[in-house]
Amino acid sequence: MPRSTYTESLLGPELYKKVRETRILVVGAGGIGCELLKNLVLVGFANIEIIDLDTIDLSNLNRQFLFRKPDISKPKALVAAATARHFNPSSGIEIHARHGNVKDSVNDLEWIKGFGLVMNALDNMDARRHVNKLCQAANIPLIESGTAGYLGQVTPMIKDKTECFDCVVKPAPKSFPVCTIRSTPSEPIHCIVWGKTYLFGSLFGEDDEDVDTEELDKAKAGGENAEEIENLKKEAAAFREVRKNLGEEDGPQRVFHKVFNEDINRLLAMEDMWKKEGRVKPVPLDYEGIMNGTFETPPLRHAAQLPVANGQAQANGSSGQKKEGLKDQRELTLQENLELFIDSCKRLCARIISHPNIPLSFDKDDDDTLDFVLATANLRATAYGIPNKTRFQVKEMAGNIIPAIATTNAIIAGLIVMQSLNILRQLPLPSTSNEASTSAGPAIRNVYLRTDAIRPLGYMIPAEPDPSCSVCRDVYIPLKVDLTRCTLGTFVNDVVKTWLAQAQFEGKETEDEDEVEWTIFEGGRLLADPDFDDNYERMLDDLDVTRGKMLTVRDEDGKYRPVHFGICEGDAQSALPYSLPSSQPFIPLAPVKPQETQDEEEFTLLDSLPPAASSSVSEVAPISSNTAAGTKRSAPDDGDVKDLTAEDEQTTKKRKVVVVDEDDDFEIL
Ligand SMILES: Nc1ncnc2c1ncn2[C@@H]1O[C@H](COP(=O)(O)OP(=O)(O)OP(=O)(O)O)[C@@H](O)[C@H]1O
Ligand SMILES: [Zn+2]
Repeated sequence: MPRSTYTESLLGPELYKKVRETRILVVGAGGIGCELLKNLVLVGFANIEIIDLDTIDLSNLNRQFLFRKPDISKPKALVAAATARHFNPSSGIEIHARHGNVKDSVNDLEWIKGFGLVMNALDNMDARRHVNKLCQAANIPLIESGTAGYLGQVTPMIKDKTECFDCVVKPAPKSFPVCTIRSTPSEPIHCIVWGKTYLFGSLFGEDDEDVDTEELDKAKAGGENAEEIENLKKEAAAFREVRKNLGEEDGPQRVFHKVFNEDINRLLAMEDMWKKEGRVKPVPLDYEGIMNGTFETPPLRHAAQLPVANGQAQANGSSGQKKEGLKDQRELTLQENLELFIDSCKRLCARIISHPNIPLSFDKDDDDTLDFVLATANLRATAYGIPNKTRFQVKEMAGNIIPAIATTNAIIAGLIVMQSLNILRQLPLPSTSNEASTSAGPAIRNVYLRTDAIRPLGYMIPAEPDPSCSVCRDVYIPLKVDLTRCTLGTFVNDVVKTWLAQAQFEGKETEDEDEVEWTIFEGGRLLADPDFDDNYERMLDDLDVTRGKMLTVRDEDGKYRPVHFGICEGDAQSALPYSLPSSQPFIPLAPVKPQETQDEEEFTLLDSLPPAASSSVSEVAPISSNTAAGTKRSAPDDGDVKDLTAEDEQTTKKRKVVVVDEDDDFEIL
């Protein structure tokens, strides 16, 4: 008896037919994606596309069971599809595997419209946001998912019925004040962030003096110690000198002396800094002393309060004796850390010398960069009396690794399938009518996996969309356009002023009442507005408006919701360079924007941190992709396309923080 007999009798003929006919898109063939693809095949889904941009890594094999050792370096999507097919060989399953980025321009609105249901199995916010927007624009149900250790979540997102991914404000990544990182660390993580973002960046990353100065000025304006900030500026200037000589034989030794001796002595000279309660003065490190074993390791900062063992204050694992244990899980001695610092510095220098125009960046899987961060973080920790960490721990902390647990992924993948069946019950059969099916069945649910031994699974009926969400509440129109034959003028006059003007506007009684005036954007670029038509003669192609992007049309008065035209591939042979849907959309009114004061905004962004934390080490993306509907922008004086700056910042709420939690797996929980 074929496997499908059981499934068919369990699901019933109607739902089983939908399972067979619905085109499914799986985005990501990693931990969740592999489990999910296998489940879909076993249930009998017969028309699946899977996309992943990555190739298989050795570290994937412990939980991504569709991959084996010989598959290392091969594209994940292709191998996952080839293996999964074997789970249900007789069922006529079609899996279309694609090695690519879901954000590639070919993956436009028309492409996403080809699916009945999309399932995200991703590991980053950017791609999640992108797929969410595509699904909302094309009105395709999306099942979002994520795991973090033993926790997990499955969230179905259906246009107009449930919240979308952007309806919910995501927690701000953790941040630290600049001075904590650069002058007064007290925890191992402060030393790791310093090694990874500041020291690594200063020596091997992009050398941008302006960014550094700007960041320190902001820290000062945010209330951090002015004297200390001036010192940090001098320190940065001295760094530039050290960096120039890094390639010389004694380059790494000079860096060591500057960073772990001179800079610490300079900080010690700032008496006031150490008067603050809880601050522990660092001890400058001595290269020769460490190498010949005469350097006395500073006691751990908390050791003073601990009972003294054998008449000696507790110190880092640096007595000069090697401790036993696995290489990565053993604490290095102080001398080993110093040797590793010199060695990793030389390895990184050699890379910079062979490719001078390619700045390096930290990568937890790049041994040279990890060794450098391990050694520098431990050396700094030793100077400040902070416990050292092993290579394994530094990798975990610097790479923001939350252990991935195969069982969690498997449970979440199973729950995705359960929710997909709940969604399919309510959708029409792809091959028949457009009317929604009335099949009864369990309601669509957000499901949570949690560490509760009695009830590990929790669920919620999804909330309704947030009326102020600028992703799912906006209007989207697919525009098939031959970009080499369509000018911006044609788009404005024929598509916007003629076609869109005939649409139905909420609350508008007559055709010519309050004629709407439009501004045209692509992303943050202003391309045209009622007083700015300099780009009208230029082809869209020439304006870098490409397939997959969106031309956003905003009403000048901010009365209506923005309308986004999703650029899709046009027909080069047709008489008109563009083609539009057969019916015009309904344009709803924009919600009334609550008055926002600058202070309130600062308060929300900084969360529980003191004002000093507004200072920065690196920049993260806007907290919200919301661009307030109808924000008025004036035409640039010099004509041509303009990137928005100050005004844009107001609406996109940019903030600067030290990024500690870049990997955002846990943010969606
Ligand atoms: N923009 C994108 N387009 C296509 N696939 C993506 C995109 N962003 C991420 N992915 C894929 O999503 C998958 C997420 O899987 P997972 O969270 O298990 O991460 P991983 O990279 O396999 O594991 P780890 O990060 O622990 O090494 C990855 O295979 C990744 O390549
Ligand atoms: Zn939304």
